[in-house]
Amino acid sequence: MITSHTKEAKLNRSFSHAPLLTATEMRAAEQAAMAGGGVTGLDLMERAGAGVVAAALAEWPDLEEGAQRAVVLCGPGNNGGDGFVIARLLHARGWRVDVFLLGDAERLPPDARHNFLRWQEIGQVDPLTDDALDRFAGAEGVALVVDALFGTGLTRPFLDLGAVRGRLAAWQAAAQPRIVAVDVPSGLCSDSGRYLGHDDSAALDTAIKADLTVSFHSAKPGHYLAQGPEGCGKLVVCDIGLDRAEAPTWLAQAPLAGRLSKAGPSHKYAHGHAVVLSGPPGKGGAARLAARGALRVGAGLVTVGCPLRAVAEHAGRLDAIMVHGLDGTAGLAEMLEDMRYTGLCLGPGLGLGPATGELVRTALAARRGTVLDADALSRFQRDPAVLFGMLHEACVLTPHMGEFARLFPDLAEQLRAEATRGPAFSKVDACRAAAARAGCVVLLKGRDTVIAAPDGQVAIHAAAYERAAPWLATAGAGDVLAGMICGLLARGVDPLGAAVTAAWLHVEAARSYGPGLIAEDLPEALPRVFRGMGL
Ligand SMILES: NC(=O)C1=CN([C@@H]2O[C@H](COP(=O)(O)OP(=O)(O)OC[C@H]3O[C@@H](n4cnc5c(N)ncnc54)[C@H](O)[C@@H]3O)[C@@H](O)[C@H]2O)[C@@H](O)CC1
Ligand SMILES: Nc1ncnc2c1ncn2[C@@H]1O[C@H](COP(=O)(O)OP(=O)(O)O)[C@@H](O)[C@H]1O
Ligand SMILES: [K+]
Repeated sequence: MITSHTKEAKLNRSFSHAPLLTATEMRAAEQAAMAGGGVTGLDLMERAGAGVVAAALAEWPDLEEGAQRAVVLCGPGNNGGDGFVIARLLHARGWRVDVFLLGDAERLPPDARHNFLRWQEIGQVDPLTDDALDRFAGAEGVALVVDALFGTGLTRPFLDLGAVRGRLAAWQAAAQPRIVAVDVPSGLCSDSGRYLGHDDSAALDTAIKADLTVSFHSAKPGHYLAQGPEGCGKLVVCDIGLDRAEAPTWLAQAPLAGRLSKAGPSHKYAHGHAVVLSGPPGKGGAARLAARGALRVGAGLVTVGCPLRAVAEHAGRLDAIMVHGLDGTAGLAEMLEDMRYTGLCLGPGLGLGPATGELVRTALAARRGTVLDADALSRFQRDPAVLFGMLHEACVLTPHMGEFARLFPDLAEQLRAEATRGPAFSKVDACRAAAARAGCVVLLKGRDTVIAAPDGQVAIHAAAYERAAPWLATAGAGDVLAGMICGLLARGVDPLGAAVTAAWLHVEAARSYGPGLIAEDLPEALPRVFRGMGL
């Protein structure tokens, strides 16, 4: 019996989400719409181009003033086709527009070629050569550069990117044109957020970095993963009239308040009892942080379970949180005979010794909603299969990248390897494979936190764009997150919902506190977050 699933069932499955489409899924959505007969590829390209122009003018209202000058860089595929539409629409507004093409006009796909020919009735198209770029680098009065070189069709490294980017950088310094990227900044893989052929750590030194990126129909995973947010600058998604997409990957958004409410006649046990296990004396801070997270997220009761010799330390530091001295695994097994304990958290500060492995075994045998973090994961580095054999579907693993590499070394290696082909292996691919292997929810931490369920559902929770929270990179923040997930599991939220909800609340708490945040502040910021949600 999985008790965490039986309580507060009303909380389950109530988070909102927006689908994120891979290049293949986007192509399928487009094909389906065209097969339905209601729309043609040319219609979609026209809407896409119009969407970019509208978004750029909305972003920079000063561009509405008088005739401006733009440079449009078009690539060899349909992304380039969007570029020709944009050039035509800007020209129609009275702008002076210079258009460059990378590649052979004869080989443009049909819709792009159609728009190339329409543009040729208006103005010329120069090949995108170094010379041509040099003529424009530093050109006075260019207000807007449109990057329509590559979109979702990028299949191999865009090696000339450095040259284009270098000139754009010089140009930006001289004339400060705004760069608007069509769909994605060229060179960025829309599935993974990685710049193909560029060292992940330094990609942005050599890649096109937009001020604004305008995508179509739905955002793509690469807008949120890895280098995506820096590359895109700001993200706007414009509707091009396709039916609402469904996809197995989605962007985590605000949880619905109802799932977190304590409204209605209830008592503390109706909200579950979370247990956080602690390591030896002097190592209990991480467990106390997790426990505080579990309590503030609304678990009815929270207990720190600790070695007998650590009871005095915890008792001196805790009030609302109870302390339970445990005599090893036997003590834990005896404690968990009481079915009122509905959520468990093991890992923060637990230690890497054999006792941790035994505690994990005992905890998992009790089949409660269980978060395994930090040492409870690293302990199984030598033989992850032993851990996978014990996990059950009410578990959530919360590794950071280092811990992930200990349990899933092959997947971490694939992620570390240079991305040379598009679509590139992504953090979503890695986390989805990990969840399938573990048979439970895996939350892979980072600014681009990815949460995967064994059935293939994946949520990306990105602390990026307007939700950036760089102050979360602070010691102990992960311990609080593990505790918050445990608290939600204890309350009866399903594992995927608990992980997604906690990830969102965690970043929201950091944002509401702001600069100077330390881990202790995170649980204390939750009441303000809840109040803001109308709870
Ligand atoms: N799928 C859709 O529903 C829509 C797509 N649209 C646009 O179409 C784009 C996708 O078009 P495509 O699939 O034609 O792909 P792209 O225009 O992104 O590029 C594909 C072309 O570039 C070549 N290529 C890939 N990597 C290269 C490299 N490193 N160096 C040189 N050549 C390279 C490919 O062989 C292919 O010819 C989207 O990003 C979007 O801008 C829009 O028109 C709106 C609708
Ligand atoms: N730049 C960042 N922006 C937003 N969140 C971040 C950033 N860096 C780290 N985080 C988050 O901070 C937490 C750090 O957790 P972890 O690495 O386990 O550290 P610790 O073990 O010290 O608690 C994770 O939830 C992670 O997603
Ligand atoms: K582009």
